[in-house]
Amino acid sequence: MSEIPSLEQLHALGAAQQPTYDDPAAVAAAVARLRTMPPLVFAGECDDLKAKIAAASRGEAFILQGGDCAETFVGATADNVRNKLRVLLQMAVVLTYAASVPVVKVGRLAGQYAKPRSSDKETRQVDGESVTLPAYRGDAVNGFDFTPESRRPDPQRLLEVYHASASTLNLVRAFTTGGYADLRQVHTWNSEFVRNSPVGQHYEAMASEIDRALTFMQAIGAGDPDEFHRVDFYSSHEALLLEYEHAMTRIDSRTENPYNVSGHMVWIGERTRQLDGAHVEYFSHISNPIGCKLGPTATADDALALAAKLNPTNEPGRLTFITRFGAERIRDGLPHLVEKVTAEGVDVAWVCDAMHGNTFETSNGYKTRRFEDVLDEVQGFFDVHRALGTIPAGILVENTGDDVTEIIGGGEELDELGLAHRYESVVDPRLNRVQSLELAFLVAEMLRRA
Ligand SMILES: O=C[C@H](O)[C@H](O)COP(=O)(O)O
Ligand SMILES: C=C(OP(=O)(O)O)C(=O)O
Repeated sequence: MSEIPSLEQLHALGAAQQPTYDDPAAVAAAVARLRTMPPLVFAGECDDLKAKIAAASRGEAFILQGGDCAETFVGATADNVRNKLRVLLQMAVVLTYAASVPVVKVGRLAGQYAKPRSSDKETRQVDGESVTLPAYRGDAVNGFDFTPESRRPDPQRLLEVYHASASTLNLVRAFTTGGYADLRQVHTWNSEFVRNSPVGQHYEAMASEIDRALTFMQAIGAGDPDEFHRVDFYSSHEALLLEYEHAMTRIDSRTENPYNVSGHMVWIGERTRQLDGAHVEYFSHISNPIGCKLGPTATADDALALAAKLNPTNEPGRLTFITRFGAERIRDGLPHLVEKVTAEGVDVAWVCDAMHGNTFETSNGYKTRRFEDVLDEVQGFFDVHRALGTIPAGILVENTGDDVTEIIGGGEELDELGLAHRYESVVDPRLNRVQSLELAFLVAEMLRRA
């Protein structure tokens, strides 16, 4: 890795989706403060994740990346973090047990505070008048409330991102190593889960089988390995705001290489993957495992050029292509991409983001997705890889541990009117707890067949 370019050099390349701050001195002060903060993750942990992603790209593991579309500062509470972690652990257990494959658990969490938007402005009718303000770009940038004060990009928020991420990660580390993630807890995670939900009962039956298997292993003296009592859980976010990400980049004392120490894995979004743009340049200099979104407009040549720039040494586990075509387009669009990238010998993990190509707005004004489309895109992803003899390495979902009503369909048969009941996402809709588990059981089935 060569020396990391300065922030000025990166901005000179043209950085999409950045806030327009009105106080450069305050931005400089926030960046300077961030540069003095301790790392949130260690480079060695990032390398461990890279090795696990490499295993997934060989079909020896499966990546489950999930969490909020956009974290919020008020949402960084113990209950929220526990609920998010719990649903991901439950999904991981379902995938591991039903498909007999190790699951690499990566949260969209502890840093997922900045959002790219389709439009820089938002217009609403306020007291009969049309009011236009800067779009909400995530708590890292501005507030969700529709007032001029709240929507003003505030660089102080970058420091809040650091602190909210630190406390979230601290709690996640406590939960995952301190007993909460013990396999003996599989029932407890389900305890207050809707008992009359078929997926809750399905999970309960599986949890009992796991319990029996653990008891059997103990009875025959097959040991009680550490892996039964703790889990490896990694953080990830879209590294969108150059000021924050650059300030959180440090030289690893072991290797002298730069790492982004604000999350284990960071990804480049669909709107910022320009080959000659600031984000791709920045990412080409850090040593973390990285993701790059590829939407329906991405060509095979785009993918090859990105891989050459982002992973010139073809290091296994370094680069994950996260495809987000949408259910309607995946079966037509993905094969050519995978075929050409594979034919060129490019080492990449293919992950299916089954969310971002399936968003639409309902007649009553809610941004939503259909559970059936999400499922269909994952099925299409598995079908394409099976046909090509390549490896489906994982899925990315936007989900929450709470019983929100943001995505229509699924076993609960949530309809458009039902969305109003508990719609809490500040940007894109998330699978609720029941839908997340349903998806896990269905994907486990696909994985088992694959
Ligand atoms: O999460 C992804 C994007 O930030 C989001 O889909 C953009 O939403 P918008 O089209 O409402 O701006
Ligand atoms: C913004 C996101 O996705 P995309 O870049 O694929 O639109 C996201 O995953 O939060």
